[in-house]
Formats: sequence, C-alpha cells, structure tokens
Amino acid sequence: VDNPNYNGHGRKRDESSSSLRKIKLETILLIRAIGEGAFGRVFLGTCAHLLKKDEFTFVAVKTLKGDCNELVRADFEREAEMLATLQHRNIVTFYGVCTEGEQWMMVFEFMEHGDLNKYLRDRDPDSRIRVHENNRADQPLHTDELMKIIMQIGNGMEYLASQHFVHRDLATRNCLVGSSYIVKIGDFGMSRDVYSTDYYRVGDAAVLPVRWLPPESLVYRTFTVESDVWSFGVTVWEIYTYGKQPWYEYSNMQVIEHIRNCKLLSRPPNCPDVVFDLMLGCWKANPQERLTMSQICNILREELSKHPVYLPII
Ligand SMILES: CC(C)(C)c1ccc(C(=O)Nc2cc(-c3ccccc3)nn2-c2ccccc2)cc1
Repeated sequence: VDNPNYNGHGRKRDESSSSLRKIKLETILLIRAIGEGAFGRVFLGTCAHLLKKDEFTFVAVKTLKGDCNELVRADFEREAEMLATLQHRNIVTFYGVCTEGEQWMMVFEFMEHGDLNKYLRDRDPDSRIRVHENNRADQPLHTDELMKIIMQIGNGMEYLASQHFVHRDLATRNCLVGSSYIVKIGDFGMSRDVYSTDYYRVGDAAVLPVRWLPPESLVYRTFTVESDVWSFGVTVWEIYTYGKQPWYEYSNMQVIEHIRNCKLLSRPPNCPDVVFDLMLGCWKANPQERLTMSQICNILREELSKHPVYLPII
C-alpha cells in the first residue's frame, strides 16, 4: 500500500514545487475533438501567448466533464500539480490548467502523430493495407528506427525513476509521437476507453493492464519503479512487434496464469539479440534482479553509438 503522504504514483507530495500555471480561457481556442473518455474529452486547440508573446501554440486540451463533483475536481487539481512537476524532453509537456469556466481544462503540448501504438500498427512492414495519411503511404519503420524509439522511452522512464515517480501503466498506447518523430511518454487518461481490451478487472479492484504487469503487481498489487521496468520490457516487445497486443493468443485469465508461472513473451521476429536480452533483463521474477532504467539506457546508448541513426535531413 502506498505511503499516505504519497499520491497514487508513489511520489512525495512536494508543496514547494507547484509551478502550476493558470491559463486564461480567452487565450484557448478549441478546434476539434481528438479523443473521448469516461471523464471528459480531448481537443486539438491553440493557445495564444503560451510560449511567445504574440504567437499561437498548438495544444491538446483535456476537458473535465462540467457536472463533476468536488471529489473529481480535487483529483484534477492533484493530478495537475503532479504533472506540473515533471519536465523532460521525453515526457509530454504539461503547460497548465484553465479553471475559469464551468469546464476545467488541462493544456498539453500537441503531439501530431498521436499515440505510439497506432503509429506502430500503421507502419508495420507486414501490414498489407497501408494507411494513407494525406495520400502519402506511411513508410514502414525499420529496426534501427525502432531502437531510437525505445531509447527515447527509456530516457523518459529513467527521468521518472529519478523523480521516484511510478507510472503504473507504461505501454505504447500511453506514449505519443510528435513532429520529427520525437516520442514522449504521456497520455490523456483515455486508454481504458480506447484500448479497453488491454485492461482487465482483477478481483474487485480497479481494472489493470495485466499483460504489462509483473507477478508481484498481479499477486500483491504492488507498483514500484521495478514493476515499471517490467512494463518497459513489455513496451519494447510491443515496439518490435509493431504494436501487437502481448499474449494476443491468450485470454486474460490464461495471461495471469502465464505471468504467475513466470512464462515469458517470446522473441519478436527479426528482434536483435541485444534487444531481446534487454527484455529478459526487465522480466526477472525477482524485482531486485531486474535491470534499472539507468542500466537499460546505458545499454541502448552503447548500441545506438554502434549504428548511428541518420536523421532524415532531406
Ligand atoms: C508520463 C506522465 C508523467 C506525463 C503521466 C503520468 C501519468 C498520467 C496519468 O495519470 N494518466 C491518466 C490515467 C487516467 C485514468 C483515467 C481513468 C481511469 C484510470 C486512470 N487519467 N489520466 C490522466 C489524468 C489527467 C491528465 C492526463 C491523464 C499521465 C501522464
């Protein structure tokens, strides 16, 4: 059970850090809805004078349903406070909140390519039907580009672990892809609606992303930076299978049995040894034996330095 002084993500409530910016309602323009969930909607919008005095910035605005009670609003404030303290190039930028109108809003940076799971599925070299975004076929992703993606998520997770922040739901659906293929960890709380089959109600408790969780999280419901490392390994598996659901051949009940019996996901096709070894390092039954995010980042940096990935400068 989490220490009562910590919020759900195992983070010391740090009163001094609230750099929570209040954004004026009149500077926000909502353009179109890009997501829908049980607790509200997400819009593409613009925000004036956010970064530079006389400029607009594209933003993703998470609106809280107007008829929310005090409890949900207290949650909203707490989440916003927490998000405001986490800043890193591989964490989706949280600009601030607007609590002027009836509808409270959270303002995030807009990530133009959407969530990483959809991005991967649209760029699977094997997928026959090529999704045509503005009539340009999405180029399939090659394995060296996949390595760059896991490096970025690794950097973000290393930062969260350094802040003693436990994510509890790391997966490609909760990562976003921005311009020039920057990948960041972040979501708008819609995953349980959009990717509902990734979650399963274990006992009478909350719905859990069982396919991404280690044995101790399923059995004792403990979530730690070590259980985040396990989920990172499953996220890497997702990336090298271009967004397949882990254990897609099995039901939730069978998956829980597999994980409890320490059965591991198999090596994705064409997955390099170093990457599969990394996954195995994340999936040690004993949390203390798992790689740390820092060790993971060092291994990835070493590997990337061998095959530098040339940025698409043309
Ligand atoms: C990676 C960072 C630190 C940026 C992060 C960490 C946690 C969350 C998060 O907590 N997501 C999240 C889950 C649910 C959630 C909805 C319904 C049921 C159960 C959980 N809501 N949110 C949510 C709430 C407010 C703003 C945005 C996301 C996001 C980013």
